[in-house]
Amino acid sequence: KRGQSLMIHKQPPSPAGLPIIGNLHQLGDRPHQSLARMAERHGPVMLIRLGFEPALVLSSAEAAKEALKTRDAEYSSRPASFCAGKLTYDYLDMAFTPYSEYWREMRKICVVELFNLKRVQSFQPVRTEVTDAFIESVAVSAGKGEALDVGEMSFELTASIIFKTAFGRSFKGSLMDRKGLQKLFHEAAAVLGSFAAVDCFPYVVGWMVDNLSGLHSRLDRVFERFDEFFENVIQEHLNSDKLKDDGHEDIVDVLLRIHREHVRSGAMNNVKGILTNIFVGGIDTGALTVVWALAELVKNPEVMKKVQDEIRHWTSGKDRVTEEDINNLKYFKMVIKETLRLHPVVPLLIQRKTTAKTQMLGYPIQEGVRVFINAWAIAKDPKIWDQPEKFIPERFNDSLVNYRGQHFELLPFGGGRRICPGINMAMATIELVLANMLHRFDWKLPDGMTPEELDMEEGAGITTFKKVPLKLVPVDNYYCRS
Ligand code: HEM
Repeated sequence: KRGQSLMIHKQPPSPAGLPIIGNLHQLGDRPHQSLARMAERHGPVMLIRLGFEPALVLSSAEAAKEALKTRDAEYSSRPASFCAGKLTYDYLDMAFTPYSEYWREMRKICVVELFNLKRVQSFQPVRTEVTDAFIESVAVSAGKGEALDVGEMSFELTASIIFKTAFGRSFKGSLMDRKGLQKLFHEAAAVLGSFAAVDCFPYVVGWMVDNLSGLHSRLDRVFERFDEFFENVIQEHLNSDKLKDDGHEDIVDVLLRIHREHVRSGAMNNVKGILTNIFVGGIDTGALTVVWALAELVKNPEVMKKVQDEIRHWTSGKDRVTEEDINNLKYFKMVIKETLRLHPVVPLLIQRKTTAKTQMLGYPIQEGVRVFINAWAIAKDPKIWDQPEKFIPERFNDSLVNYRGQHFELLPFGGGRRICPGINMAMATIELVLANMLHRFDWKLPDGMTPEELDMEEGAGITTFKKVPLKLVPVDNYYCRS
């Protein structure tokens, strides 16, 4: 009996749950927020239960460091997920595949071939061309005094850049129009963010619940649309002489070349698996970050003025901001860092799974346990951050803290061996787009709305988007000055 009570004592604290469903009903549609509230009561290491599945929830920088640095290898797998499995052709991708030889090989190839700095720089002309065209189209709306939906236009912009760099084709006039694609993405984020019953309960019961709830048909629809698009892009590349014409490889060219060199078989599912990661991970995340940054700037006019003064000072006399100019913009970079702190758009990172028996801050942890790292909660921890709810870019003045996975209080891109490999690609786009939007235009709230009235609530899903769309009126500063 004594031994038994010691064992129980050694478990991390667990919030009380219900029979059978455990803590599932407490998660709601924004689990990062519910889990943060639960952690305030139960501490930075909690063991919850999702149906029949135990899950460890980490909510402090110290716990994140143990998972992502001290014991990185033991926390580096991904749990099986019915929805992710379907969308990645049975885990033939990089983001959702378990920690394995396959993942190591994919990650190595992709980091060396796709996400290296040289490749990111080689796409600079595409980013510049797309951003310039976008700024001109905003100028047309500014001329008419129209309010713009910042989420829709940022989405179109990041989609255009990814379409050109990854698929070698223009987004406009593609198989998917803007609204259709954005809806499809939000549906993909919603299914990936929901807990399928089959992942938490015995298979037959879970399968039946998911079928009745309509999850299977929603998932099938998303999968079919993605697959049709990838099939089309791949066939177009296989049939084209594009590479011979311009010598420049887009991401699909690179993946097909690797496929020819390494795989040699006809099936293209691993190419499609990686394309799914780029599609889901690369478009919406950047757009959402731009939206949150602009929303915070409009809500904090003194920060807006300071950052615009800096950008306009360093680019005085120029009609746009280039990627080289951005290196001079110290305060602007702090504004982006503060946006990533307050609004990490993948708030629970991508779920991890332990690869072996391990430990967490002294608690023994079993092999095969699901792990959530609540980057959203850590970035608002009052023990680390002064006035954590406030948007204060100056907090990064003279601070060495960055978002590249070495500082565990700020983890918008995760950390350890499964850190986001798209950081450079994402930041190059976000910085160029936002700097040009702030350089050329002033941004006003429509219909006499005041900054205090701006709603900052988050929507539901694996990524955090602004629930009430951000509508702003651009005022063309370029023509005001000339
Ligand atoms: C603001 C933009 C972005 C954010 C906030 C973001 C965030 C994340 C996060 C939190 C993870 C999980 C890391 C972990 O488990 O520790 C991740 C993984 C990943 N991201 Fe990103 N991401 C962004 C942009 C991109 C882009 C542009 C791409 C590719 C074009 C990309 C591709 C991936 C892939 C492939 C993984 C899986 C890595 C693995 O499991 O080995 N992401 N990202």
